[in-house]
Amino acid sequence: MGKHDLDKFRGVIVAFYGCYDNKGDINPTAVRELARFYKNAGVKGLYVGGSSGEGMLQSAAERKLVLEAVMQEVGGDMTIIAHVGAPSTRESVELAIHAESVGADAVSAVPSIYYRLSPDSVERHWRAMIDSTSLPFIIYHIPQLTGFHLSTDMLKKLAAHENVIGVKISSESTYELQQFKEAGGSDFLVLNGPDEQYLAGRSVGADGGIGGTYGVMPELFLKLEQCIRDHSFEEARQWQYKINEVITALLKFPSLYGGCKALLKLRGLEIGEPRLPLLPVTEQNQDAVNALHEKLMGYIAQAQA
Ligand SMILES: CC(=O)N[C@H](C=O)[C@@H](O)[C@H](O)[C@H](O)CO
Ligand SMILES: CC(=O)C(=O)O
Repeated sequence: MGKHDLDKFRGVIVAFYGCYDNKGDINPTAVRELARFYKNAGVKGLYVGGSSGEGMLQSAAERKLVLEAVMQEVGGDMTIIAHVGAPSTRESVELAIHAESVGADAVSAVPSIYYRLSPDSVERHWRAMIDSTSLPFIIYHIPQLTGFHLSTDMLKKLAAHENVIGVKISSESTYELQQFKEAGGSDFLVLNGPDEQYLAGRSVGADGGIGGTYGVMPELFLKLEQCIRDHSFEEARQWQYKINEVITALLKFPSLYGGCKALLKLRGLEIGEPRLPLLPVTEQNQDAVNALHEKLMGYIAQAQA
């Protein structure tokens, strides 16, 4: 056993969405309502300020405000992972120190984006964040968005640091997931990224997952996770198929998060539109949103029957 409690990171961790008012400013009240919704649904943890949280589209001050509102509402009751990755190492470190000061359970970061960075550069970027706090650190590997491909060797090197407790892997390769699991060793968490492959990821060794579509259907991911824990493979597969029907429909909207927010609105949670350049849904999409909502409510009722 290392010095960190890894169990609190195992299971379904919802990637939290950006919450805005109708002017497009951060809406702390909506942040708190959304956090409470997930807590009441029985979700274990939240990943704040990542891709779904639109952290890359927000200022450091806004990101701090969001994390503070989350901590005030559910801190202590849920596992809170703060995504602190920003283009500059300096800002990422500032956000990591802030996350520790408000009581987050862990920090996590993508590599810096835009520049085609060398592995040495990315390693130094991550290590600056890792060394700036005593919190556990979760590497975020999402090469299709960042352009940086984490090697198994680099993962192994980073995992040797006692505060590096895991990796969230969003590449769509369960082989790579398994290789990371093996390279990280026994005290190292691998968290599944592609929501469409939750069952596949878990079956090759993922300890749980962090996902951008869990937030519209936490009930279904919790059900799927329960089936996996119960070794009910056939039933787990059926839930994964239902989840994938919803995801496939969501991916047809002008942006994934625009679709997610439109669905949540029909569940009574008003968190605004995604921030540009992420596109909102339009009038023309509303029939499809309504139909998807009906389908989803049916699945949720089944999951809870
Ligand atoms: C590329 C990407 O954004 N991956 C997310 C995080 O890993 C997933 O949660 C996806 O949003 C989800 O699987 C839908 O494709
Ligand atoms: C999808 C995810 O994990 C994120 O929003 O960062």
